[in-house]
Amino acid sequence: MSTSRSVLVINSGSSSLKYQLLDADTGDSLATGLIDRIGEDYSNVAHTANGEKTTRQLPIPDHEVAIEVMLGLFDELGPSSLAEAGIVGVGHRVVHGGTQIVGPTLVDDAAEAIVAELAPLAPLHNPANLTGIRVARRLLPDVPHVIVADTAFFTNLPAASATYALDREVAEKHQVRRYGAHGTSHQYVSKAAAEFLGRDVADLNQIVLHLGNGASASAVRGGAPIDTSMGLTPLEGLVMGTRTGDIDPAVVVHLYRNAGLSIDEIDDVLNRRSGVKGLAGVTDMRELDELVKAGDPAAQLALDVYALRLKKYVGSYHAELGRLDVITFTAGIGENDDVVRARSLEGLEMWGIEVDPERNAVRSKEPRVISPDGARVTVLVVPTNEELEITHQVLEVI
Ligand SMILES: Nc1ncnc2c1ncn2[C@@H]1O[C@H](COP(=O)(O)OP(=O)(O)O)[C@@H](O)[C@H]1O
Ligand SMILES: CC(=O)OP(=O)(O)O
Ligand SMILES: [Mg+2]
Repeated sequence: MSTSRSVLVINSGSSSLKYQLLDADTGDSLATGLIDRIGEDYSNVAHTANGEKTTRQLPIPDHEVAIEVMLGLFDELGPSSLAEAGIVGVGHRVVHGGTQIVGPTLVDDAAEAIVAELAPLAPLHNPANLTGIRVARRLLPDVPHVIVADTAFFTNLPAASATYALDREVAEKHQVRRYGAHGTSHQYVSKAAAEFLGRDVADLNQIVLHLGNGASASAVRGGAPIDTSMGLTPLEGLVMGTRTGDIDPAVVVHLYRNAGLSIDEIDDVLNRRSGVKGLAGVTDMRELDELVKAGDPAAQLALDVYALRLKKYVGSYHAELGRLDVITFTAGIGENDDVVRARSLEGLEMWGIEVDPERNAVRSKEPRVISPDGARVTVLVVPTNEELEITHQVLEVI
């Protein structure tokens, strides 16, 4: 182990820490971990190494403690201590890189300051990303740390997609434009889908649906994104676990001016108390599916709203792309939830978009086709691997 080269990837979420140690030469995963519910009464900790998964429950008050716990888990459970893991670089997922972080970026104090400055534009993510960077730099001071921003893949969105029809002076003065997010996943999955089909990514027009806790869609022509659903912040677009996605911006004015909510309360409603949670009382899509099966009307409506929003994006991106070759589902919900996949593409047969029920019901961790043979549009499920994409980008700059 000590002779191999590895990359550690850290993905700090608002209340979670995900990490992965990858072999720098083969891309093989050497260890993965997830620490969730940070700051609550207890956290679930899962560390997988040498093919064995260890789970625990511990109180973890903040990300600093979470990273210390991660170091301890490597010491105790392997595959080796991080000091002996031959780490050549640490990759940090940062959600918002703004106009400044547009490719893999070596971390220094200036880069840290940019992540901090952009925190208001990714309030659920950048503050946690920053803590992860600071603590990891302190605990692993002798290796280069590299930021890979979710927004980077969307840096060159066509102006018509990136621009809001907002007063130009106001927009320019306050840098109000569409940046997108989940770009590392959209980039990885659009390449992986082409590879799986044995096609050149340059020849394909694709829609990628990244459906996790946060969710976003992208339209990718020849490997380059031409539109995506997240905007100035990761609030725009699809319905998410706790976020509204698209909403009439006048709702904000109404809640402020007429309902008397403060701006912080409105921010909390839109980002943390809406989406699936706001409609049905649960955030986890598995729990929503159970409620739907039990006939819960609020859950049924939440699923209807979720699927309808997805279908609208598929329709509009199909129109933008013209010819559509591939639709790919990815991330926790996209990879696992056959009900969401079927519902969101229902009724699009006349566009050549179909889901085969038997193929859709297969549970697997492998990329797979779920459309029938001969369908005009190939519908795929492709597991995302943001950590592998981040590793490749880390290796480009160290
Ligand atoms: N077997 C499953 N069926 C349906 N949804 C699932 C399944 N497994 C995970 N999910 C959903 O995936 C979502 C989390 O996805 P993930 O990509 O891990 O999100 P994030 O990276 O934003 O934390 C949750 O809503 C969870 O319910
Ligand atoms: C950008 C974003 O929403 O990320 P996540 O899905 O990890 O919350
Ligand atoms: Mg994610």
